[in-house]
Amino acid sequence: MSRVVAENYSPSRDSFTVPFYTMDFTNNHLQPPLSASSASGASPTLGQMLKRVGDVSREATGDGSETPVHQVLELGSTNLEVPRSIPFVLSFNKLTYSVKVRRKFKFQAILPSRNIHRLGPATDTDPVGGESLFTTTKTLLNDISGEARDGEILAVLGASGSGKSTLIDALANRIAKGSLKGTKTLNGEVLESRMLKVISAYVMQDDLLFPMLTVEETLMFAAEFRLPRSLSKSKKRLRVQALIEQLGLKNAAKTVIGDEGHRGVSGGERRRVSIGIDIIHDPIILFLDEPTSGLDSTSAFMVVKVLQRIAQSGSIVIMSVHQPSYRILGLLDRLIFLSRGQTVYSGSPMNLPVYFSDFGHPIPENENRTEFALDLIRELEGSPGGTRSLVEFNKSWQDLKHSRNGGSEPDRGGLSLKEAISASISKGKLVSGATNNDAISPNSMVPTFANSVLIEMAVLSKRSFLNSRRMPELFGIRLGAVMVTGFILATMFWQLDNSPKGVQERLGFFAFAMSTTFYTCADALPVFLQESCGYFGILPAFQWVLYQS
Ligand SMILES: Nc1ncnc2c1ncn2[C@@H]1O[C@H](COP(=O)(O)OP(=O)(O)OP(=O)(O)O)[C@@H](O)[C@H]1O
Repeated sequence: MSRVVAENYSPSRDSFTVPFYTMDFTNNHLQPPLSASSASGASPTLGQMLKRVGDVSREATGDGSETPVHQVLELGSTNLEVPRSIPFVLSFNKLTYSVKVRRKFKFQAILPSRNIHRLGPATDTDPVGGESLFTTTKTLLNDISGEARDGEILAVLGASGSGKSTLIDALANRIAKGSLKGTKTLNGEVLESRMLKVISAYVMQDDLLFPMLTVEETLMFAAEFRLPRSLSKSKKRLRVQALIEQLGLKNAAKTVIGDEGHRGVSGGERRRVSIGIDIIHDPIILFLDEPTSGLDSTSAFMVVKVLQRIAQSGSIVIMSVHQPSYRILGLLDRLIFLSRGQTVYSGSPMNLPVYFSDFGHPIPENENRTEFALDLIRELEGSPGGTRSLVEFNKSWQDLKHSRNGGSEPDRGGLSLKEAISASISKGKLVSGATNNDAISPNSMVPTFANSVLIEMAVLSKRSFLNSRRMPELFGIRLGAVMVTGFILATMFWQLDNSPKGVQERLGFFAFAMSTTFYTCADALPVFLQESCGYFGILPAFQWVLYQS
């Protein structure tokens, strides 16, 4: 373990222990190139900074290998001051997302007295700008603004259909380009989709895991898939161990994931493994769509506790949640309540009582605040005026809050976005970005993929075969299906002559059909390729060419 002693800095303030990777940020390493670029007046690109981080990391180890593990380092006197926590502020302003939906048509009586009917739109509204007689515009998100910071969890709440997932998707850039209006910035700089892709991760609602792999194996495959090849296996293993610790999965590390037919980890542990797969590279921003859905309250609490830990390691965590328990509410830092795509509350959980009290609906003592809020929102939604009054009240409340704060910008420690990301990488974030210099395209600002497609396919195939090997019954069923399919495909152009050439060709086709189809069972190719290669593409073409010759 190396310790770089620095001048002018007290260890208590400026030294930090990081969970996985760390590097030295002293004059000797990072400062000269940065000052050189600042001297020339041009700020370095993120790609350059990432590369420098990688270079310095290798220097630090002295053996050309990647970043040292578990070092305690102290910061030297440098122009680029790195605060203990690197501040990241994700702001979104006036996000609006609309989709065109088909109008419903039904027979309407236009002259009931004479019983004359015509086919017309189910609603009486006339088409407005951009709409046609057949389509109407549905606004899924309407003017949503907010802020999320590193170290904190921002939770999006609301009834089913209120737009929670849509907002998470909008923030995570998972909505078709051009259809989302409004701005998203990270540390005041517009967040480009390429950049967001690299620094963020998205955890879906469903857990798609291989049932016969253990927790440790699952995470190890994720490490092999998402972390660069240049990172040694032992360091990947260390990363997995650190993650298992962080996810609270130590006791379940050697347990298989399991499914209906095989006993495995609990639902909560399963969800934490899913999260682990997506955060293996330690992203700066983590999006989660209902990570607690389907879990009992204790498991849900443990999942959110893990998310709090992830946030505290310097990430921004943004998640949707249906109805958090009192204990979970205590772990959340910011809330956005949605109703039909509009914000009806935005602020800290602590302010909920005073907010609803000012609105004229004080929360009774000993009542779950979120339950009360959601019930009230539901009630208002059913009333003639809807939630308009609450939406308006929220707007004036936000304005008041803003004017009280003097509209001050958050303190970002004087770091630009690139500097903040670079410094964050040096503290162990974005493992793949920090260590895979090959992945940094000189023309781009951000790295692309950690590994080549071939490596990715090799890892996926290995994982699939390991899983199949442990499920012999499933393997047998698949093999039987493959043999039948292979036989049918191979005899598509059956010739009745039994010449040696004919038999040889048929055997060849049979083998080819089997191997191709079997490969489709390996789940190593995207579904489209599996189908087209296995059944509709290569095989008939190959057969046709051979029979023509
Ligand atoms: N592409 C689309 N076209 C039309 N309507 C859509 C589309 N996508 C979503 N919606 C509608 O937008 C609304 C919000 O959907 P969303 O999935 O964000 O809700 P939610 O709050 O996450 O609900 P849940 O808690 O049930 O997951 C729903 O009424 C949904 O039917």
